[in-house]
Amino acid sequence: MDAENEQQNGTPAAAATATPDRAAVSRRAVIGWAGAGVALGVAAAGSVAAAVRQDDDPAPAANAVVGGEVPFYGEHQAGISTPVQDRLHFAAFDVSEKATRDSLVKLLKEWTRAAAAMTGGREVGTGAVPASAEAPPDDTGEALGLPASRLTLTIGFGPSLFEKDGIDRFGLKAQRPDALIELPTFKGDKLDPLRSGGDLCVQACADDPQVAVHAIRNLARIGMGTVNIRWSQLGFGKTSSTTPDEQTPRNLMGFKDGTHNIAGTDTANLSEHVWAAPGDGPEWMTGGSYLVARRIRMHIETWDRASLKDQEDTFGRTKGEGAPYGRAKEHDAPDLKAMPATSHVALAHPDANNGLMILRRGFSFTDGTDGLGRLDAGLFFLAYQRDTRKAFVPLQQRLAASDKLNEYIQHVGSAHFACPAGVRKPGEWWGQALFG
Ligand SMILES: C=CC1=C(C)c2cc3[nH]c(cc4nc(cc5[nH]c(cc1n2)c(C)c5CCC(=O)O)C(CCC(=O)O)=C4C)c(C)c3C=C
Ligand SMILES: [Fe+2]
Repeated sequence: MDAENEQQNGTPAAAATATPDRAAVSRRAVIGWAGAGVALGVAAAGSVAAAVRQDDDPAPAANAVVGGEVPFYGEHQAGISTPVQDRLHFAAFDVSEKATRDSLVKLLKEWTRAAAAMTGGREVGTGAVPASAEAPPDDTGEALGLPASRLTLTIGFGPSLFEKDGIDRFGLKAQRPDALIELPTFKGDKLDPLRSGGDLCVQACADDPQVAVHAIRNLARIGMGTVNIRWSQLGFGKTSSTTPDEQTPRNLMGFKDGTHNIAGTDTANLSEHVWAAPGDGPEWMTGGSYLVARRIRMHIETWDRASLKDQEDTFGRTKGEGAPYGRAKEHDAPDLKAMPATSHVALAHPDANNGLMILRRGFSFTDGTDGLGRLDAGLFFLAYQRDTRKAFVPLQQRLAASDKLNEYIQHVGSAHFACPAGVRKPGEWWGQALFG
């Protein structure tokens, strides 16, 4: 388990557990105690609240992954190289006009405490059922009784946090990484501004959708008056995997997706392609990563009328096995010359891009139907990289120009965030190196 803890966030387990646990109460324990409280009367209920109150900024549990807890503290933020969970709730926030640098720092501190609690399967602040009934509870309550469900919360800072309309709102302009560019418009983009951009983002991944939604909802609640949700995206069915030993998931086009991705255990490729290194940019980003989010709509009805051959030609892989053309098994090395030159894999493979790699972590989405009875469905593409200018941008330029997949998809939302290094220990907070 220690090795697994180390793998998650890059922090040796011994360091991550050095601080003694301060009797944090799990949501499941609280349910049990609350039940007892009903039987024992008001005094018992008060003691439940008191126990929950000690949950402020708790230390990580010793066997963090047991019980579905992914360590919150570490060298890198969880939710990047972490094995991909089943569900996503992603939110982009804008900082309100009245907010100041101080109010933003206060919020980031509160968010960090809440994130540490929720990823540990504990309630926010004084909990969902506090001793006093006079004020709204700190925790909205819909995750009571649910385990941590491998919840990870990953924060990112958008270009507009550093400068918006030429104004340096929070004194951060000099700290903006050169790599945190405004993404260019790519051929075929049809971006909706209401599904694009954002000053901040939080990616919540969990195996239970209620846990992921609860996490974003509680962060938004804490942020009231300082930040507003600009847009958000629910995702299901991971479309990429960072665990190649497990069965590769399928996307909504029915193809295995994530076969050739950077594994969470592949420290060499993570260092080379995912984590920002000293000298790459401002010091506060060392150990962090740049996140590109793209809402990509699939023209599902058109795809479903395409022949199997056309579908397989689109990716250069077989639909059943997921094998590259000219090979037998999914994980066989691709022969790019055996695939149509405009197939997705022929264009995206590192051998065709000077070795370029990104860590893909996307999810499927289905948001009902459009006014014409077509499914509003697709891929919420998430990719982490060491420098977006050298990774997503040239790759997407190439794909946008000639990918056969473009017959069936359209990019309709876009955002770019700098995700800082991990919070290393209790008491530290998201963005401390940037604001501190
Ligand atoms: C700019 C980067 C990429 C975008 C945008 C993108 C969109 C996209 N991809 C699929 C489905 C598949 N992608 C696959 C592989 C693959 N895709 C990218 C990059 C982008 N994809 C890369 C770098 C790779 C790996 C190529 C390689 O190294 O061989 C595959 C094949 C299986 C796999 O290896 O994962 C599928 C399937 C969709 C549906 C989509 C937009 C909706
Ligand atoms: Fe792809």
